[in-house]
Amino acid sequence: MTAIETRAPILDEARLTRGEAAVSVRGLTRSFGGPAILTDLDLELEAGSFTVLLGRSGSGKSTLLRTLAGLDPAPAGTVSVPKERAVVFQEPRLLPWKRVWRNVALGLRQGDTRAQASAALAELGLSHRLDAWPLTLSGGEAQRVALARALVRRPKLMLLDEPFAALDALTRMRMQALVAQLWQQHDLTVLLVTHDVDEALLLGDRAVVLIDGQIGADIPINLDRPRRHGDPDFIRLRQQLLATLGVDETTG
Ligand SMILES: Nc1ncnc2c1ncn2[C@@H]1O[C@H](COP(=O)(O)OP(=O)(O)OP(=O)(O)O)[C@@H](O)[C@H]1O
Repeated sequence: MTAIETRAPILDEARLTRGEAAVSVRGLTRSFGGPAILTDLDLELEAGSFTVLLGRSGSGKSTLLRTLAGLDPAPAGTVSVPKERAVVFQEPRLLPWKRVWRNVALGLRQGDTRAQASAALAELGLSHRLDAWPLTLSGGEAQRVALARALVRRPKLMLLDEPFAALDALTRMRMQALVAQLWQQHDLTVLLVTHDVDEALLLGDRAVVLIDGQIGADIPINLDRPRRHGDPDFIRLRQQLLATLGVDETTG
């Protein structure tokens, strides 16, 4: 196979059920002129799962996520993803000349788009900001608007590229809880790119680590929810993940 097929065969026809593959990547290779960033990579994500994607800076996490989003077609491999997918980036990427609800409603075609945007914003605790201008929002509020804009499309697959990285610690914790809640309530399949091992262990049920262009480690996170930092199993997995990433805790 030389050309990428971003296709959604069986996946679009029926509601995904747990256990089915929501995402299937086979033989994905991507380079930007130089050596390949992703090399013959295979990955499946189970419907309803929450996978965290880790790896050193430059290992290709965003490249993989952008490929799944359909934003960066790769020259080799096949990628099956549901058509109903949404992406949230580190920056909220709101249009400053449109009010909050219009940003959320972007791309909606049918029905009462203000009502749909309003319902999504209410879920994110932002009913009072419906008519606000993006520039008047705090960083956390803006990122919640970005989440509402993703949610309003009723995605099956939610792709999150370090969505909390620019937020302060307290806001980040609130956002993590919010995303965990959305994942459970909407039966989403989530792929979250993060540098933060604690965030990975708080949210994911599987950690996938990119090393040398491939899945270098695939670690199940079998911890009860809600997760606790002090839990011995949490600490053990933390050490395992850090070691996989080549981080020596004693030197930071
Ligand atoms: N559009 C592009 N053009 C050229 N090179 C690119 C492009 N996008 C990514 N790269 C290169 O591909 C490699 C992987 O980038 P990518 O952003 O996927 O890594 P990452 O693991 O997400 O990194 P980080 O953790 O620092 O965000 C990097 O060396 C980057 O410079």
